[in-house]
Amino acid sequence: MSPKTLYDKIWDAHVAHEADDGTTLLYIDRHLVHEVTSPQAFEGLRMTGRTVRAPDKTIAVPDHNVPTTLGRENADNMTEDSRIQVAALDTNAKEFGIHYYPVSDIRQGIVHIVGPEQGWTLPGMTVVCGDSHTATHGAFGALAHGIGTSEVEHVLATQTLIQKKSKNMKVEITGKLRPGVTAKDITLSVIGHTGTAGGTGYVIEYCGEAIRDLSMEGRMTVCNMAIEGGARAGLIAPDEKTYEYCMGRPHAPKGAQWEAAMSWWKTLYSDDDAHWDKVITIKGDEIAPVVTWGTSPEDVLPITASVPNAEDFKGGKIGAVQRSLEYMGLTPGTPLSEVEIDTVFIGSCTNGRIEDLRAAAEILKGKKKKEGLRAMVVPGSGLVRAQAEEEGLADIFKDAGFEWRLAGCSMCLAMNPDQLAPGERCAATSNRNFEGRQGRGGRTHLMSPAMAAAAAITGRLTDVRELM
Ligand SMILES: CC(C)[C@H](C(=O)O)[C@@H](O)C(=O)O
Ligand code: SF4
Repeated sequence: MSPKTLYDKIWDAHVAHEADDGTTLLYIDRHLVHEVTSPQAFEGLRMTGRTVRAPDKTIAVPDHNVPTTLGRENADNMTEDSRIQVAALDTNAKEFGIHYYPVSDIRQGIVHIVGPEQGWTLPGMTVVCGDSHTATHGAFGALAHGIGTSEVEHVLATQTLIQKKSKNMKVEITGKLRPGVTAKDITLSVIGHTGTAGGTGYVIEYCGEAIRDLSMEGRMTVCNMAIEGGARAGLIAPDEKTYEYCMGRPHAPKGAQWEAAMSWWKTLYSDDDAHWDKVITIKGDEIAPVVTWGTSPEDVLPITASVPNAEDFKGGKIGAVQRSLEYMGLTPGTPLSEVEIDTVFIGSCTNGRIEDLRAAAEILKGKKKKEGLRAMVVPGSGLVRAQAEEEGLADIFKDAGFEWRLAGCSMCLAMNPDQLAPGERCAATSNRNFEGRQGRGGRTHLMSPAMAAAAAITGRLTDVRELM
């Protein structure tokens, strides 16, 4: 048998039909659904008199539009569009009989946090969702990617997806990380290295000692941003940490089924002499705590650097850098650590898990946020929120002056009441810093939870290592 990558193995195990031109019908194990990209898909089913093919493999949760304040069931600050989308998901979930975690359910949260938490996401699976950050689930060694609304309808109706195979790319992070450097710094640094188009046409497998050393939470952070590097999906081979995370989760297999699953999961690694179409190697100890300065996730620099000059960039990028510096209100040559911020947002499917909250709380313990600064922590799910309360993290945040919110996408994107005002500058743990992403005219600097916590204390972009 010819050697295969992990991607090849999962792909081959899910081929339902392959046409002569390589177009493949892939079986889908899990279909995650949220309120933004699903209303038209369900409407399509309704109009053609179809049902959901595999309701037991279809999981829905509202996240993008929901307010994150207490009493949100009666919130009067939702836009009409938001209200309609959430109500449509409510109706569709009931009518089509799929698994559903409504806003009132403690298990509700960001779809990419809920899936793994509930044991829906497992190694070797194909996982899709009408959402680009579905890549997150690749942390389990699952082939997971975003799909468009017409594909959502196709998967709902058939439990299959038409796909063309991507190429194989290996991103190896060797050795150990230095103190203060986290999964977020890895994933941002990779994008800084490859650019936002570097992964186009590829499925990335992340490997190497620094990746192995990460917790499942950290691995999810890394894979979450594979899409920002242009890749179709990100993958990490499952290991003992993966099995341990999955074991005992509500929808993970049990008993003999667990044993059967394990024997398949243990085959899920790239063979030694598998073919890679592209390989990138980064030394773990050369990665610094980073922040973004621009309006693309590739605009990454170590916190010790200064705002760049547009002239330092090549060709086509010069204009883009000029425009983005103008939008960001930054002057070339200013040390990044002197850039003052107005807001701190800790949350999102990139960094809204328990470990992220622990990392931020560790820095904030016994300290206060800078006066006048707005700071909020938005746990990625109701269960993360409950656990953080139990561990005393919520009190640390509240004592530090942070708002302690309910689960949702929140300030990651401006689809709900949590938004930046024009010109407001935010230290954010999310994954996109596009113009207007957090609100019209809002300015986003992406970073790790520990770095965001440090920024909250000083009121400027800050090297977390100074506070450790
Ligand atoms: C709204 C949704 C389709 C979108 C995505 O696909 O990623 C959102 O989650 C985002 O992060 O921009
Ligand atoms: S938290 Fe942000 S990135 Fe994640 S699904 Fe929600 S909007 Fe998209």
